[in-house]
Parts: sequence; structure tokens; C-alpha cells
Amino acid sequence: MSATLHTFENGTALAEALADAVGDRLAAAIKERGTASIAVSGGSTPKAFFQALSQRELDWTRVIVTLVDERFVPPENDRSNHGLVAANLLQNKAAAARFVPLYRAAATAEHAAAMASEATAGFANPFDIVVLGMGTDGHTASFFPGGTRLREAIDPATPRSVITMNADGAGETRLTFTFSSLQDAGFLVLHIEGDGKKEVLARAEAPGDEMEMPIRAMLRRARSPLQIYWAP
Ligand SMILES: O=C(O)[C@H](O)[C@@H](O)[C@H](O)[C@H](O)COP(=O)(O)O
Repeated sequence: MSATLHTFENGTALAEALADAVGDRLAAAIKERGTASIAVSGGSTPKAFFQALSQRELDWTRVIVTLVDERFVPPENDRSNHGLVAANLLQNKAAAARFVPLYRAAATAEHAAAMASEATAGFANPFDIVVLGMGTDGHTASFFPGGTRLREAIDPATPRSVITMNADGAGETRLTFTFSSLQDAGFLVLHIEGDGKKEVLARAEAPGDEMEMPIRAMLRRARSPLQIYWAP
């Protein structure tokens, strides 16, 4: 599908513009269907965006927030994406939103993934908004190069669900929505910052194997147009 690059002067300007765009989409979905759903990524990049979005004026009681992917760690762990979202997005006006975690205190990550798949099935088809990140190794969500279930995760035939993933670059076991769950969001965003990530993006846009740079799956095959938000 097509991708559009939106460039901003700095991270603050990007965060405000992305919060405006996402806030407008959430409001439109609420107006249309009474509810809105958004899946966001972790990492260091989205913090300012989360803080900006948390202050947008809308009926947050009708918004469901979940994660594109998560580490198999409880929210108190400082590597938890749930913890990051709780501290930065589910604040201010957005404190009224309903958060649906991917992590579950289950015996295994596989059980947690099954529980998360069930808990999200009602609203993840498709998401109104998905905000992806990208690592310098070309991963997005928890689609890591060399990941144990990478082929399955990016296979368009794999159903909408949350699956587990292990990879050298990932640290903990991950829980991740599959490609099919994310690629048809009403508003599909890739949020990246810095010159290094822009170079990674250029490499990903060149011919090559999706298994080497899994972001290529989104760049090449997402049904929704990919909106790339970038600032130096
Ligand atoms: O870490 C996570 O939760 C996500 O799995 C990951 O896909 C993230 O979006 C990228 O690794 C970018 O991370 P940075 O923003 O920290 O560069």
C-alpha cells in the first residue's frame, strides 16, 4: 500500500500534530459507532505523544486503549509498556479511558497471549487507530528479525490475535498482535524520530527480504495507507 511521510521540525511539534490527528479520529469513531479503539507501541519515542494525547478533549470513557505489543512482565516492571502507557497516556483527560492489557499473570506467555486474544477480539477488528514504532534493526511491533514466530506473525493468513515471540534483540518474551490485526487500522501510523531511523526506513524501502527487516511487511502489504510521522 502507499505510505505518506509527514515531517516535523522537532519531536514536540510531531507529538502535538499526531495527538491532534489521533484525537480527531477517536472523536469521529465515537460519533459514528459510540466507541473507539487504539493500539499504541512502547519504547522511548511515544512518550511526548502520549502526554499530548492525554490532554485532548474527547469522551475518553468511550475509548479503549491497548498495546501493539508487550513484554511478558507485570506492569510494575520498568520495561512494561503497560506501565509506560499508564504513566504517560492514561493521565489527565485520558484517565477515563478503558485500558486492556496484553500481559496477564498467567503461568505461561502462551496462556497470556490466548487470554489477551480473547479480551481484545471484540474491538480489534479492525482497530480505529494503530501507532507503530520501529527499531534500528527494522522490527516493528514484536516482529523481530530472527524471531521464533516471525514468519507466522507476518503471514497475512495468520488470524487476528496476540501471539508470543522470542528473539535475541527482544530481551523478555513478547506478546504481540499479528500483522493481520494491525495492517487494516482506520488510521495506521508509523512514528519514528531521528536521522538513524530515517536511514533504517530508507533501507527498509529498498528491495530485500521481509524476514530481515519485518517493517517491510507494513510498508509493502498493509491494506491501510501507512502514515509515517518523522522528526529529526
Ligand atoms: O519496544 C516496544 O515496545 C516495541 O516493541 C517496539 O516495536 C518499539 O516501538 C521500537 O523498538 C522502537 O523503540 P524506541 O522508540 O525505543 O526506539
